[in-house]
Amino acid sequence: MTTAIMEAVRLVKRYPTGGGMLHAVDAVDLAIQPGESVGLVGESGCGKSTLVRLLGRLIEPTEGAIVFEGQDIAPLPLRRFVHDKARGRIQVVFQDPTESLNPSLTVFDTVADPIRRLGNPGGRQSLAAQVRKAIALVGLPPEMETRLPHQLSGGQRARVGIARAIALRPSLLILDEPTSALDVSVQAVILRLLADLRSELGMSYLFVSHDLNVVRLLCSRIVVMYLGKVVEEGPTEAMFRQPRHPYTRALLASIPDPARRGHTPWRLEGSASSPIDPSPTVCRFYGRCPRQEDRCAETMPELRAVGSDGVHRAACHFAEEISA
Ligand SMILES: Nc1ncnc2c1ncn2[C@@H]1O[C@H](COP(=O)(O)OP(=O)(O)OP(=O)(O)O)[C@@H](O)[C@H]1O
Repeated sequence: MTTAIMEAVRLVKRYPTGGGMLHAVDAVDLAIQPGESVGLVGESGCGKSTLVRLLGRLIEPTEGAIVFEGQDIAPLPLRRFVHDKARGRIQVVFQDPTESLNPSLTVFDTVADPIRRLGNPGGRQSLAAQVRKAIALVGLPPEMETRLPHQLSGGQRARVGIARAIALRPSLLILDEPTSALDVSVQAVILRLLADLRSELGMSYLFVSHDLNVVRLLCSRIVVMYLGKVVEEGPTEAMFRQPRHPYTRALLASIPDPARRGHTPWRLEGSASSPIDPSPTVCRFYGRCPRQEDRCAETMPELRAVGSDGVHRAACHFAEEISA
C-alpha cells in the first residue's frame, strides 16, 4: 500500500441555516493515491463542490484533517495557505471556463498568474518558459498567448483553465465538472487531453461529475456521495457491474444503457505513450450524419470507438446518436 497523496479524515463542513446547521460534508474519509484518478459522483447538492473546496483549501473545514503529501493542511488559516508550498501542488479546475477566467487577462497572464502569486520562485525567464510549456501541453498554438478570453472558443478557454492549473506542476489536480459547460464533441477532446496529461505529468486526479459515463472514461475508482456522506466507493468497473448502495444503483439505472439501446460501447483510445495515427479518417457514419462531411473536424483522429468486436473506428459523439 502506497502512502496516499491526499487523505481526508472525518472531514466536516457545516453551514448555518435559518434555524440550525446544514451538514454539507459529513465526516468524509477519502484517500487518493499517487497517480490515481478518482471520480466523485452524486446528485446535485450532495456536497461534491464543498468537498472539492475543502480539499483545495478554498474554504475552512469545520472539523477533520486534510493530509496532503504528509502534512495536515486543515489547520492552516486560508491567508497562510495561499503562500504555502502545498498551494501550488494542489490545483482546482472549475466548471465554467468563461466564469473562472479574468476577462482582462491575456492567455499568457492567466497562466502566469498562479506562479506570480507564489512569488515567481524561478525568476522571469523561468516564468515565461513555464507558461509557454503549459500552453503547449494543452495544445494551444503560441500565437494565442496574447488573446483575451472573449477572443477564444469554449474549448480553447477550457484549455487555458487547464494550462493555468498545470503550470505549477501540481501533484493533485481537482477537476470540478470541467467539461459540463462544453458541447459534447468539445467535451470529448478535453477529456482526451486530460487523460494524456495525467499519464504525461504523473498527476493524481479527483474528477467531479454528474455524468457516470465521463467518470468511467477517466477514473479507475469511483466515490459516491449522498447527503454529505460517502456511501460507496470502489474500482470503477466493479461498481458498474455490482453497485452495492441503493443510491448508486439508482444512479446507474438513470444512465442510458448502451447495450440496451444497441449502441457501440464507446471508449476513448490512445494515450501520450501510444500515439495514434494523426491523419484524418473517414467517418463510417458519413452520409447519415447531419454534418454531411466525410472528413469533418469532429471525426477526430484521437477519438476512436472500439466496438465489442474489437474494431477501432473513427468516431465522434454524433455517431453515437446516429447509431442508436
Ligand atoms: N456557502 C454556503 N452557505 C450555505 N450553504 C451552502 C453553501 N455552499 C453550499 N451550501 C449548501 O451545501 C450543500 C452542498 O452543496 P454543494 O455545492 O457542495 O453540492 P454539489 O453536490 O456540488 O451540487 P452541484 O452538483 O449542484 O454543484 C447544498 O445544500 C448547498 O445549498
